[in-house]
Amino acid sequence: MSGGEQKPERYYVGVDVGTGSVRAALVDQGGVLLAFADQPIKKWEPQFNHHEQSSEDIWAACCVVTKKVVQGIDLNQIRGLGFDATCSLVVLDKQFHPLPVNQEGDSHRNVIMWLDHRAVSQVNRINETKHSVLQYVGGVMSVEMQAPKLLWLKENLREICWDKAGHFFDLPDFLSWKATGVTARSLCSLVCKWTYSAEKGWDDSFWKMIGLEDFVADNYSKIGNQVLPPGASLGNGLTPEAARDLGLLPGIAVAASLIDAHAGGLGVIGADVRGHGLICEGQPVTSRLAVICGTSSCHMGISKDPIFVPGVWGPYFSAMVPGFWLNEGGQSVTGKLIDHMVQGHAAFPELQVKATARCQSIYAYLNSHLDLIKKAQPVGFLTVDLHVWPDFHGNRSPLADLTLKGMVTGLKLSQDLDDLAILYLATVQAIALGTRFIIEAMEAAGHSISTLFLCGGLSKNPLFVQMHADITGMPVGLSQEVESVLVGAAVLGACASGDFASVQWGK
Ligand SMILES: Nc1ncnc2c1ncn2[C@@H]1O[C@H](COP(=O)(O)OP(=O)(O)O)[C@@H](O)[C@H]1O
Ligand SMILES: O=C(CO)[C@H](O)[C@H](O)COP(=O)(O)O
Repeated sequence: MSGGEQKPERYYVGVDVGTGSVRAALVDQGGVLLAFADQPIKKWEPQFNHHEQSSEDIWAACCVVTKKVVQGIDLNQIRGLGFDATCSLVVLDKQFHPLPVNQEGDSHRNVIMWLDHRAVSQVNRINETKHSVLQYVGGVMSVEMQAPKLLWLKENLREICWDKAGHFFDLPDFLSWKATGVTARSLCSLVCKWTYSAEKGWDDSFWKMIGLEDFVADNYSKIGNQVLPPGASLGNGLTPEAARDLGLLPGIAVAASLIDAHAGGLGVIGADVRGHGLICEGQPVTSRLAVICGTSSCHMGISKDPIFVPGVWGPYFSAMVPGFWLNEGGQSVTGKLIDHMVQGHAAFPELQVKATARCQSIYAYLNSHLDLIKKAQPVGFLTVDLHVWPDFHGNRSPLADLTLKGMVTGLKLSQDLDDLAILYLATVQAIALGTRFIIEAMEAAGHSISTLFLCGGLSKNPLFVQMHADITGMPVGLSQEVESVLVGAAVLGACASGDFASVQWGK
């Protein structure tokens, strides 16, 4: 840095834990991403619909990526650290050691992943109670939320897990605890996935009614009785042990975390759109819908007053943008569905060979192949006879029906690369139609949406983005910074450091 009067640059680290990988970024005070690293994480599927991970493996991956992004930086200039993650359930005993979430008793696998659907019977019973907390999750609780998973553990792993458990964390809260030793939970996780109310706290009658009265009896110490807004500074910051693990200095500010979709939403929904001719320019931020699309997709819309949308979660107050109500629609698998359709096709090995030969990703290759075979017609004409119903992992929104299955109509005997490319296109179109279906439900309930903002892994796929624009009839904004979710995580660190007064950048 030149010039004696200039203040040294301040940096923030954001860590984002998705279903498939962990990413970290170094971000400067202007919100510009300066370094990025990613690392895959392990996944186990011991039975159909049982998906597990290891909190130790996830933490080790967080350490690898954080060390990479701060390489060559004066660590004294790093002011804050923020985490976001998918809402997997982490189980630890009273001494904070991992406990098994599986019949095999493998305590290394102590995380029930977000997309796990083991707790079907439990969620059906929870929904039959018609308890008033269900109003705030679109009327129907999802099998992916925490209450059914906790009940499953109590009913199925009483001795090896439930009776020994001391702490049940949402993954974002596990990460902030691991960094600081503070067990306070983020309001974002508890409100959106655990039935906590920002105004009224826990509802004893709900937990008693569903058979988890244990939490009431010990004043919710296992699931969180200290709750902080996202971005709040935790304890004394990074502990010496965590600092060593992450390659940072002890004591730097660590923020109460956010769910991944909410970090992405925060990263894009307030984008400065001046000069791009977008319809939302000069309009209230409530006319924007942030769509965070990775392994699954989340549709985040905000409003000044609470809006109840059947089959769409929320309204949640201040869970993403302070002072606004949030509704969250979602599709249970999207990126994973595209991967599943493409990788399961007979022509997949041929696709891999051809894409590698051209040094392209399989999706870049498929997109250019579709361009080739569509000839002079719009690409959509390729699928007039082939249709996909995308609910292979149930329908999260707006039907809120986990029993739904996927369908493909119009299959032929051919199994060549053209056939694979067209099936891929039909899958992308089906997902985009699912987004339209969610938007229609939100608008019918009172939202007024004019523009979509996409982020997450799938937003790097131009076909996916184009199909969303064509099928919804709305312009799609992409942030200049591709890794918007990570910017959202770094914003938390910036807020916790005290350099910014709010998670709304610039304030
Ligand atoms: N460059 C790309 N082109 C097309 N698809 C991509 C690209 N990058 C990631 N994806 C897709 O995005 C999905 C993963 O997104 P990501 O945001 O990394 O997920 P998660 O947060 O769940 O780990 C995968 O299904 C992958 O195929
Ligand atoms: O509940 C969520 C957001 O509210 C999940 O964390 C999100 O849907 C998972 O994202 P991904 O599967 O892409 O990692």
